[in-house]
Amino acid sequence: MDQSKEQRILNSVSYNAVKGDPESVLDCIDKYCSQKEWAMNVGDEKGLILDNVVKEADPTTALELGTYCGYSAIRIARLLKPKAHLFSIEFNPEFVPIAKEIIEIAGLSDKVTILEGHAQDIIPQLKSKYDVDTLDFVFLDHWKERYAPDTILLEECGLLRKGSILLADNIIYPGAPEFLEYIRNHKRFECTNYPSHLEYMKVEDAMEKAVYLG
Ligand SMILES: Nc1ncnc2c1ncn2CCCCCNC(=O)c1cc(-c2ccc(F)cc2)cc(O)c1O
Ligand SMILES: [Mg+2]
Repeated sequence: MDQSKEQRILNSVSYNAVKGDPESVLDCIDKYCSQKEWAMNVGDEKGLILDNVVKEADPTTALELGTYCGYSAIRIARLLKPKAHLFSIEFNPEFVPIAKEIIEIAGLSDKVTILEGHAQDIIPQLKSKYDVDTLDFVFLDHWKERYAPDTILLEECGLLRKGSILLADNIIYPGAPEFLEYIRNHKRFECTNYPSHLEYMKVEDAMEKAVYLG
């Protein structure tokens, strides 16, 4: 059976990246996806915005919605302090083993737990099953129409605390209009917009940061 694009990305990382070096894994994926096959990684330009917000949050516990091949999980995990941890939720069973392998090659398996399933099913289990208290940082990069309901779910499950930072990808393209409407009109969030471009393209995109005011 033909290999999937995601398997070809893993092959490229496995062949070209330096084992245990997250930067070389990121560079390899960015090179492959800008020169060979486009893929929906957050990419190098929006990745820098992600880096800066993760540094600002300096999270002990972080959550990512939408793992895909693990590119943004590596961007986040490589910046985490000792003992800090990233939970990443992915529902597509084909992507989970590929992301695990790519994160292993980056040497970050100890800092990342990939949870397979829909965000709306796993978020309510984070406290009881995964011993999470509250989340310091959340990266939203899954189905765009799930950004708003899953943000509401995070709040309802008591997973947000005063100062929790959310960062959402694809605010312009593919777009997350319901999320934008919700988060900007909700008084308990302080929002900042970061204009950028769609990964590996000249198409406009943006990220939105929302700080939970408690
Ligand atoms: N745990 C969970 N719960 C619910 N859904 C879950 C999930 N885990 C995964 N999914 C399902 C997410 C599917 C991928 C989401 N991301 C996207 O759909 C996405 C698409 C583009 C794009 C841009 C231009 C184009 F021409 C085409 C596509 C770019 C991006 O940066 C994107 O993040
Ligand atoms: Mg995205």
